Amino acid sequence: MTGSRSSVPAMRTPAIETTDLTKTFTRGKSTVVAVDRLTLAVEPGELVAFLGPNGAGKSTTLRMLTTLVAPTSGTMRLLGRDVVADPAGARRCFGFVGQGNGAANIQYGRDEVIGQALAHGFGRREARVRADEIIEVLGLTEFARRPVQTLSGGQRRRFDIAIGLVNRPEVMFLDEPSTGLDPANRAHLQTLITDLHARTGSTIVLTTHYLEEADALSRRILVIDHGRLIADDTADNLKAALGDLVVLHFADPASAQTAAPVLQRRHDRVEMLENRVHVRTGRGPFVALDLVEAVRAEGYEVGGLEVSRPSLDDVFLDLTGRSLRESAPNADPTLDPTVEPGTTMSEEAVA
Ligand SMILES: Nc1ncnc2c1ncn2[C@@H]1O[C@H](COP(=O)(O)OP(=O)(O)OP(=O)(O)O)[C@@H](O)[C@H]1O
Repeated sequence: MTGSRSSVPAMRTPAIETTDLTKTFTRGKSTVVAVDRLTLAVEPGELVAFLGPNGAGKSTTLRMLTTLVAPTSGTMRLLGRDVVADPAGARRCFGFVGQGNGAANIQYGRDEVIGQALAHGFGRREARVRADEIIEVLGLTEFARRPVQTLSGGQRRRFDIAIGLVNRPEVMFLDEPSTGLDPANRAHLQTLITDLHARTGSTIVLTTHYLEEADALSRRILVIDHGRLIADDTADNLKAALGDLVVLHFADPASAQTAAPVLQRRHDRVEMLENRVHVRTGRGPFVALDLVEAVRAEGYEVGGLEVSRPSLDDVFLDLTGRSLRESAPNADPTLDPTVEPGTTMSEEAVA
């Protein structure tokens, strides 16, 4: 045999890599663990969503990755650069669109975007080219010569994104890009983000607590709760792992109770609720018919049958015991009435 090609595949440097990344905020004697030993890798070109309720630690993770907050412990790398040891190098790799509204004043939208490009160090001509390009990608050309304060919330949010991404970063961080938008604007923004990803091939990480958004946008979802990564997969795989829900209705709870063992002999995940028996299983629509036949063969009458595919909320409920929809408003420990208002917690950016 000739040639010197190695059979070992070339290793790609991940776009984002964290190991045991942790952030705690302290206030007097109390401590909030905002991010808890987060270990993850995002490959170049991936579009990933961090999904979790309010206070889960999504923004803090992004703020560490973008050098705004120093980690308490753990390591993180952007395109191979150590974010703590080389923050200036890391900053050259990414664009960040935070939750706050950057574009909100009397300047024209285009001028704001050009101003940001100049701040990145590009010359005037290059700044204008880049500004016009991202303005076009985000469907803002017709609004570019209007004062930002005269634009709608959705248009302003798109200008925020243009400002954050005018440096054509390899890695884009979007912190809750569609929060505060109405459903139509949210859907529009999702389409624009998908287009942006297809056109640039950049790595995009966004945070959201909208289940539908995570489902629609990302190939991969990292579910975060209480600062911890509790699941990491595609939406389809997360749902498939949970399985469909088959519900058999019986005349009364006693009938359900006596029929349940027939189902338990066939499936592990069987639960009784009043006059219904719930079965979690793959291939729900097919299995449902077998289950009805099996129950009938043993002399029980089935009064009704429902089959539903799992949602991401069902996945979250299964993982945490709470619904993401219901847990969102109360999940933030700083909303705890025992925490005094106006108390500052320690926070320190990377130098
Ligand atoms: N500067 C800070 N000082 C003290 N506590 C903080 C600070 N920033 C975040 N926290 C706390 O850390 C936890 C995680 O907050 P974080 O903002 O990262 O959550 P999140 O998942 O982004 O929530 P949301 O969806 O509401 O933005 C929360 O309990 C929050 O109150």
